Amino acid sequence: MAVYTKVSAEALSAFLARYDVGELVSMKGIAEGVENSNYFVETTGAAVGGLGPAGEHSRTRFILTLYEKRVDIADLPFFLGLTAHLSHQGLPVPAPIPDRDGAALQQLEGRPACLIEFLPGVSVSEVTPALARAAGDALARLHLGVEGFSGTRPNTLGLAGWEELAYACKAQLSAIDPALPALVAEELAWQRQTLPADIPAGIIHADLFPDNVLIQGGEISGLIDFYFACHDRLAYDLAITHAAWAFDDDGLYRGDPVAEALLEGYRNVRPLTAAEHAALPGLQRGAALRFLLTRAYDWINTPPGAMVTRKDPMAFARRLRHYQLAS
Ligand SMILES: Nc1ncnc2c1ncn2[C@@H]1O[C@H](COP(=O)(O)OP(=O)(O)O)[C@@H](O)[C@H]1O
Ligand SMILES: N[C@@H](CCOP(=O)(O)O)C(=O)O
Repeated sequence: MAVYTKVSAEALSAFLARYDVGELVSMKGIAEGVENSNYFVETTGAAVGGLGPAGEHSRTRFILTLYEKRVDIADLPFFLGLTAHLSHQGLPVPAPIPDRDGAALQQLEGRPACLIEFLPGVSVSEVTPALARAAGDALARLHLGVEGFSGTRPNTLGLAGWEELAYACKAQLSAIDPALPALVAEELAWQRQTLPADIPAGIIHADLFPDNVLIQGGEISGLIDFYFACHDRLAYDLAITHAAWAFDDDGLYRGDPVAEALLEGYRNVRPLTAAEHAALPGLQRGAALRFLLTRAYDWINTPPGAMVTRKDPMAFARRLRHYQLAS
Protein backbone atom coordinates (compact mmCIF):
# COMPACT_ATOMS: atom_id res chain seq x y z
CA MET A 1 0.00 0.00 0.00
CA ALA A 2 1.44 3.33 -0.94
CA VAL A 3 0.85 5.48 2.10
CA TYR A 4 4.19 6.72 3.33
CA THR A 5 2.82 9.76 5.20
CA LYS A 6 -0.19 9.45 7.46
CA VAL A 7 -2.64 12.35 7.31
CA SER A 8 -4.85 12.98 10.33
CA ALA A 9 -8.50 13.94 9.82
CA GLU A 10 -7.82 17.15 11.77
CA ALA A 11 -4.93 18.16 9.52
CA LEU A 12 -6.95 17.35 6.40
CA SER A 13 -9.98 19.33 7.61
CA ALA A 14 -7.76 22.36 8.21
CA PHE A 15 -6.16 21.87 4.76
CA LEU A 16 -9.57 21.66 3.02
CA ALA A 17 -10.65 24.92 4.65
CA ARG A 18 -8.41 26.70 2.09
CA TYR A 19 -10.69 25.46 -0.74
CA ASP A 20 -14.30 25.92 -1.75
CA VAL A 21 -15.04 22.23 -1.43
CA GLY A 22 -17.12 22.02 1.72
CA GLU A 23 -16.18 19.90 4.68
CA LEU A 24 -14.44 16.58 5.04
CA VAL A 25 -16.78 13.58 4.91
CA SER A 26 -14.34 10.69 4.55
CA MET A 27 -10.75 9.84 3.68
CA LYS A 28 -9.06 6.56 2.80
CA GLY A 29 -5.49 5.64 1.95
CA ILE A 30 -5.14 4.13 -1.55
CA ALA A 31 -3.54 0.70 -1.80
CA GLU A 32 -2.27 1.06 -5.38
CA GLY A 33 0.81 2.96 -6.45
CA VAL A 34 4.39 2.95 -5.22
CA GLU A 35 5.75 6.46 -5.57
CA ASN A 36 3.57 8.85 -3.57
CA SER A 37 1.03 8.78 -0.73
CA ASN A 38 -2.50 8.95 -2.13
CA TYR A 39 -5.86 9.31 -0.41
CA PHE A 40 -9.43 9.28 -1.63
CA VAL A 41 -11.12 12.30 -0.08
CA GLU A 42 -14.84 12.97 0.01
CA THR A 43 -16.25 16.36 0.98
CA THR A 44 -19.70 17.85 1.36
CA GLY A 45 -19.07 19.90 -1.79
CA ALA A 46 -19.27 23.64 -2.25
CA ALA A 47 -22.63 25.06 -1.29
CA VAL A 48 -22.96 27.00 -4.56
CA GLY A 49 -26.45 28.41 -5.02
CA GLY A 50 -27.80 26.89 -1.84
CA LEU A 51 -28.57 23.35 -0.85
CA GLY A 52 -29.46 20.56 -3.28
CA PRO A 53 -32.97 19.18 -3.84
CA ALA A 54 -32.68 16.79 -0.90
CA GLY A 55 -31.65 19.69 1.32
CA GLU A 56 -28.05 18.42 1.40
CA HIS A 57 -24.79 19.38 -0.21
CA SER A 58 -23.77 17.08 -3.07
CA ARG A 59 -20.71 15.07 -2.09
CA THR A 60 -17.55 15.61 -4.03
CA ARG A 61 -14.59 13.29 -4.45
CA PHE A 62 -10.94 14.21 -4.81
CA ILE A 63 -7.54 12.61 -4.78
CA LEU A 64 -5.06 13.96 -2.27
CA THR A 65 -1.44 13.31 -3.18
CA LEU A 66 1.53 13.86 -0.88
CA TYR A 67 4.76 13.78 -2.82
CA GLU A 68 7.47 11.40 -1.65
CA LYS A 69 10.65 9.69 -2.69
CA ARG A 70 11.71 10.38 -6.25
CA VAL A 71 9.58 13.45 -6.83
CA ASP A 72 11.74 16.56 -6.68
CA ILE A 73 9.78 19.47 -5.18
CA ALA A 74 11.28 21.79 -7.78
CA ASP A 75 9.57 19.69 -10.50
CA LEU A 76 6.08 19.95 -9.03
CA PRO A 77 5.10 23.20 -10.84
CA PHE A 78 6.03 21.42 -14.10
CA PHE A 79 3.91 18.32 -13.31
CA LEU A 80 0.93 20.33 -12.11
CA GLY A 81 1.19 22.79 -15.02
CA LEU A 82 1.34 19.87 -17.46
CA THR A 83 -1.72 18.10 -16.08
CA ALA A 84 -3.65 21.39 -15.96
CA HIS A 85 -2.68 22.00 -19.62
CA LEU A 86 -3.67 18.50 -20.78
CA SER A 87 -6.96 18.64 -18.90
CA HIS A 88 -7.63 22.01 -20.53
CA GLN A 89 -6.96 20.38 -23.92
CA GLY A 90 -9.87 18.01 -23.22
CA LEU A 91 -7.75 14.96 -22.46
CA PRO A 92 -8.89 12.73 -19.58
CA VAL A 93 -6.13 13.95 -17.29
CA PRO A 94 -6.89 14.98 -13.68
CA ALA A 95 -6.55 18.71 -13.12
CA PRO A 96 -4.93 20.03 -9.94
CA ILE A 97 -7.43 21.97 -7.83
CA PRO A 98 -6.37 25.51 -6.89
CA ASP A 99 -7.27 26.90 -3.47
CA ARG A 100 -9.08 30.22 -3.07
CA ASP A 101 -5.80 32.06 -3.69
CA GLY A 102 -5.14 30.14 -6.89
CA ALA A 103 -2.39 27.93 -5.41
CA ALA A 104 -2.49 24.22 -6.34
CA LEU A 105 0.75 23.23 -4.63
CA GLN A 106 0.42 23.05 -0.84
CA GLN A 107 2.07 21.58 2.26
CA LEU A 108 0.41 18.94 4.42
CA GLU A 109 1.91 16.88 7.24
CA GLY A 110 5.30 18.34 6.30
CA ARG A 111 5.12 17.12 2.68
CA PRO A 112 4.33 18.93 -0.55
CA ALA A 113 0.73 18.08 -1.38
CA CYS A 114 -1.97 18.68 -3.96
CA LEU A 115 -5.72 18.20 -4.12
CA ILE A 116 -6.50 16.66 -7.51
CA GLU A 117 -9.61 16.11 -9.60
CA PHE A 118 -11.05 12.63 -9.10
CA LEU A 119 -11.58 10.77 -12.36
CA PRO A 120 -14.04 7.87 -12.63
CA GLY A 121 -13.00 4.39 -13.71
CA VAL A 122 -10.75 1.61 -12.51
CA SER A 123 -7.16 0.86 -13.46
CA VAL A 124 -6.73 -1.63 -16.28
CA SER A 125 -6.22 -5.04 -14.72
CA GLU A 126 -6.80 -7.27 -17.75
CA VAL A 127 -4.99 -6.16 -20.86
CA THR A 128 -6.85 -6.93 -24.10
CA PRO A 129 -6.01 -5.93 -27.68
CA ALA A 130 -8.92 -3.44 -27.58
CA LEU A 131 -7.57 -1.74 -24.45
CA ALA A 132 -4.01 -1.81 -25.79
CA ARG A 133 -5.25 -0.09 -28.96
CA ALA A 134 -7.03 2.53 -26.84
CA ALA A 135 -3.84 3.07 -24.81
CA GLY A 136 -1.79 3.57 -27.99
CA ASP A 137 -4.39 6.02 -29.28
CA ALA A 138 -4.38 7.91 -25.94
CA LEU A 139 -0.58 8.08 -25.82
CA ALA A 140 -0.44 9.60 -29.31
CA ARG A 141 -3.12 12.13 -28.33
CA LEU A 142 -1.04 13.04 -25.27
CA HIS A 143 1.96 13.63 -27.52
CA LEU A 144 -0.11 15.92 -29.72
CA GLY A 145 -1.80 17.55 -26.70
CA VAL A 146 1.45 18.66 -25.05
CA GLU A 147 2.22 20.89 -28.02
CA GLY A 148 1.79 24.44 -26.79
CA PHE A 149 2.82 23.61 -23.23
CA SER A 150 5.88 25.70 -22.45
CA GLY A 151 7.19 23.85 -19.37
CA THR A 152 10.01 21.37 -19.61
CA ARG A 153 11.98 18.94 -17.48
CA PRO A 154 14.97 16.84 -18.48
CA ASN A 155 14.70 13.06 -18.22
CA THR A 156 16.65 12.20 -15.06
CA LEU A 157 16.15 8.52 -15.81
CA GLY A 158 18.06 8.43 -19.10
CA LEU A 159 21.41 6.73 -19.64
CA ALA A 160 23.22 8.76 -16.92
CA GLY A 161 20.43 7.96 -14.44
CA TRP A 162 20.59 4.25 -15.34
CA GLU A 163 24.36 4.27 -14.71
CA GLU A 164 23.80 5.85 -11.27
CA LEU A 165 21.11 3.35 -10.34
CA ALA A 166 23.25 0.41 -11.51
CA TYR A 167 26.17 1.74 -9.47
CA ALA A 168 23.96 2.20 -6.39
CA CYS A 169 22.58 -1.35 -6.68
CA LYS A 170 25.76 -3.03 -7.82
CA ALA A 171 26.80 -5.10 -4.78
CA GLN A 172 23.24 -6.28 -4.18
CA LEU A 173 22.01 -7.03 -7.71
CA SER A 174 23.21 -10.63 -7.48
CA ALA A 175 21.15 -11.14 -4.30
CA ILE A 176 18.04 -10.48 -6.43
CA ASP A 177 19.23 -12.90 -9.11
CA PRO A 178 22.74 -14.21 -9.85
CA ALA A 179 22.34 -13.38 -13.56
CA LEU A 180 21.37 -9.72 -13.01
CA PRO A 181 24.82 -8.08 -12.74
CA ALA A 182 25.89 -9.44 -16.13
CA LEU A 183 22.56 -8.62 -17.79
CA VAL A 184 22.69 -5.03 -16.55
CA ALA A 185 26.37 -4.55 -17.42
CA GLU A 186 25.91 -5.98 -20.92
CA GLU A 187 22.87 -3.81 -21.67
CA LEU A 188 24.47 -0.65 -20.28
CA ALA A 189 27.47 -1.28 -22.55
CA TRP A 190 25.13 -1.71 -25.55
CA GLN A 191 23.15 1.42 -24.72
CA ARG A 192 26.35 3.45 -24.26
CA GLN A 193 27.61 2.66 -27.72
CA THR A 194 24.22 3.13 -29.40
CA LEU A 195 23.96 6.77 -30.45
CA PRO A 196 20.62 8.39 -29.63
CA ALA A 197 18.56 8.59 -32.80
CA ASP A 198 17.71 12.03 -34.12
CA ILE A 199 13.95 11.61 -33.89
CA PRO A 200 11.03 13.80 -32.76
CA ALA A 201 11.09 14.71 -29.06
CA GLY A 202 8.71 16.45 -26.71
CA ILE A 203 7.14 16.04 -23.30
CA ILE A 204 6.43 12.37 -22.63
CA HIS A 205 4.42 10.60 -19.92
CA ALA A 206 7.18 8.02 -19.35
CA ASP A 207 5.11 5.68 -17.13
CA LEU A 208 1.88 4.87 -19.00
CA PHE A 209 1.46 1.42 -17.46
CA PRO A 210 -1.98 -0.26 -17.38
CA ASP A 211 -2.36 0.80 -13.72
CA ASN A 212 -2.06 4.42 -14.82
CA VAL A 213 -4.94 4.13 -17.28
CA LEU A 214 -8.49 4.23 -15.88
CA ILE A 215 -11.31 2.54 -17.73
CA GLN A 216 -15.05 3.09 -17.48
CA GLY A 217 -17.54 1.28 -19.73
CA GLY A 218 -14.75 -0.08 -21.91
CA GLU A 219 -13.41 3.40 -22.68
CA ILE A 220 -10.44 5.27 -21.27
CA SER A 221 -11.71 7.64 -18.56
CA GLY A 222 -8.37 8.67 -17.07
CA LEU A 223 -4.66 8.97 -17.72
CA ILE A 224 -2.92 9.50 -14.40
CA ASP A 225 0.45 9.60 -12.66
CA PHE A 226 2.51 12.11 -14.65
CA TYR A 227 5.32 12.22 -12.08
CA PHE A 228 7.95 10.84 -14.43
CA ALA A 229 6.91 13.14 -17.30
CA CYS A 230 9.90 14.76 -18.96
CA HIS A 231 11.39 15.84 -22.28
CA ASP A 232 12.55 12.88 -24.34
CA ARG A 233 11.98 11.16 -27.64
CA LEU A 234 8.30 10.48 -28.32
CA ALA A 235 9.13 6.98 -29.59
CA TYR A 236 10.80 6.23 -26.23
CA ASP A 237 7.40 6.81 -24.60
CA LEU A 238 5.90 4.35 -27.07
CA ALA A 239 8.70 1.90 -26.18
CA ILE A 240 7.91 2.27 -22.45
CA THR A 241 4.21 1.78 -23.11
CA HIS A 242 5.00 -1.31 -25.20
CA ALA A 243 7.16 -2.75 -22.41
CA ALA A 244 4.36 -2.04 -19.94
CA TRP A 245 1.42 -3.43 -21.94
CA ALA A 246 2.78 -6.24 -24.12
CA PHE A 247 3.98 -8.35 -21.14
CA ASP A 248 2.19 -9.75 -18.12
CA ASP A 249 3.13 -9.10 -14.48
CA ASP A 250 5.73 -11.88 -14.61
CA GLY A 251 7.35 -10.38 -17.70
CA LEU A 252 5.99 -12.95 -20.17
CA TYR A 253 5.09 -11.67 -23.66
CA ARG A 254 1.33 -11.44 -24.09
CA GLY A 255 1.57 -12.04 -27.83
CA ASP A 256 1.38 -10.08 -31.06
CA PRO A 257 -2.35 -9.21 -30.97
CA VAL A 258 -1.85 -6.98 -27.88
CA ALA A 259 1.53 -5.59 -28.97
CA GLU A 260 0.39 -4.84 -32.53
CA ALA A 261 -2.88 -3.28 -31.38
CA LEU A 262 -0.95 -0.89 -29.13
CA LEU A 263 1.38 0.19 -31.95
CA GLU A 264 -1.47 0.49 -34.44
CA GLY A 265 -3.55 2.54 -32.01
CA TYR A 266 -0.62 4.93 -31.68
CA ARG A 267 0.27 5.09 -35.40
CA ASN A 268 -3.34 5.73 -36.43
CA VAL A 269 -3.19 9.05 -34.55
CA ARG A 270 0.50 9.90 -34.95
CA PRO A 271 2.31 7.93 -37.67
CA LEU A 272 5.93 7.05 -36.86
CA THR A 273 8.72 8.36 -39.06
CA ALA A 274 11.04 5.78 -40.64
CA ALA A 275 13.79 6.82 -38.20
CA GLU A 276 11.45 6.32 -35.22
CA HIS A 277 10.44 2.91 -36.51
CA ALA A 278 14.11 1.93 -36.88
CA ALA A 279 14.96 3.23 -33.37
CA LEU A 280 12.11 1.42 -31.60
CA PRO A 281 13.88 -1.92 -30.84
CA GLY A 282 16.78 -0.13 -29.11
CA LEU A 283 14.42 2.18 -27.25
CA GLN A 284 12.45 -0.87 -26.04
CA ARG A 285 15.68 -2.35 -24.64
CA GLY A 286 16.36 0.97 -22.88
CA ALA A 287 12.81 1.08 -21.49
CA ALA A 288 13.15 -2.45 -20.06
CA LEU A 289 16.50 -1.57 -18.49
CA ARG A 290 15.13 1.64 -16.96
CA PHE A 291 12.30 -0.15 -15.10
CA LEU A 292 14.54 -3.09 -14.21
CA LEU A 293 16.90 -0.65 -12.50
CA THR A 294 14.32 1.44 -10.63
CA ARG A 295 12.58 -1.73 -9.43
CA ALA A 296 15.92 -3.26 -8.37
CA TYR A 297 16.82 -0.06 -6.51
CA ASP A 298 13.44 -0.06 -4.73
CA TRP A 299 13.71 -3.80 -4.04
CA ILE A 300 16.95 -3.17 -2.19
CA ASN A 301 16.10 0.17 -0.56
CA THR A 302 12.42 0.08 0.44
CA PRO A 303 12.29 0.54 4.24
CA PRO A 304 10.96 -2.58 6.04
CA GLY A 305 7.89 -0.85 7.58
CA ALA A 306 6.72 0.95 4.43
CA MET A 307 3.13 0.22 3.40
CA VAL A 308 4.01 -0.54 -0.19
CA THR A 309 4.18 -3.65 -2.34
CA ARG A 310 7.56 -3.77 -4.04
CA LYS A 311 7.51 -4.56 -7.76
CA ASP A 312 9.51 -7.48 -9.12
CA PRO A 313 12.65 -6.38 -11.02
CA MET A 314 12.92 -9.79 -12.70
CA ALA A 315 9.72 -9.14 -14.66
CA PHE A 316 11.73 -6.44 -16.47
CA ALA A 317 14.83 -8.65 -16.77
CA ARG A 318 12.60 -11.05 -18.78
CA ARG A 319 11.36 -8.18 -20.95
CA LEU A 320 14.92 -7.04 -21.53
CA ARG A 321 15.99 -10.51 -22.66
CA HIS A 322 12.95 -10.63 -24.97
CA TYR A 323 13.90 -7.32 -26.59
CA GLN A 324 17.60 -8.27 -26.81
CA LEU A 325 16.68 -11.44 -28.70
CA ALA A 326 14.29 -9.56 -30.98
CA SER A 327 16.66 -6.72 -31.92
N1 LIG B 1 -7.16 11.52 -10.39
C1 LIG B 1 -7.49 10.29 -9.98
N2 LIG B 1 -8.77 9.89 -10.07
C2 LIG B 1 -9.13 8.66 -9.61
N3 LIG B 1 -8.29 7.77 -9.07
C3 LIG B 1 -6.99 8.12 -8.97
C4 LIG B 1 -6.51 9.39 -9.43
N4 LIG B 1 -5.20 9.47 -9.18
C5 LIG B 1 -4.86 8.32 -8.59
N5 LIG B 1 -5.92 7.50 -8.47
C6 LIG B 1 -5.94 6.17 -7.86
O1 LIG B 1 -4.79 6.08 -7.02
C7 LIG B 1 -3.96 4.98 -7.43
C8 LIG B 1 -2.50 5.37 -7.22
O2 LIG B 1 -2.18 6.52 -7.99
P1 LIG B 1 -0.79 6.70 -8.69
O3 LIG B 1 -0.75 8.10 -9.24
O4 LIG B 1 -0.53 5.59 -9.66
O5 LIG B 1 0.19 6.57 -7.46
P2 LIG B 1 1.78 6.60 -7.41
O6 LIG B 1 2.20 7.93 -7.94
O7 LIG B 1 2.09 6.41 -5.98
O8 LIG B 1 2.26 5.47 -8.25
C9 LIG B 1 -4.35 4.71 -8.86
O9 LIG B 1 -4.14 3.37 -9.23
C10 LIG B 1 -5.85 5.05 -8.86
O10 LIG B 1 -6.59 3.95 -8.35
N1 LIG C 1 5.39 1.83 -13.26
C1 LIG C 1 6.60 1.58 -12.55
C2 LIG C 1 6.63 2.06 -11.13
C3 LIG C 1 5.95 3.35 -10.87
O1 LIG C 1 4.76 2.99 -10.27
P1 LIG C 1 3.39 3.73 -10.56
O2 LIG C 1 2.42 3.05 -9.68
O3 LIG C 1 3.70 5.16 -10.21
O4 LIG C 1 3.09 3.55 -12.01
C4 LIG C 1 6.91 0.07 -12.50
O5 LIG C 1 6.01 -0.70 -12.81
O6 LIG C 1 8.04 -0.28 -12.15
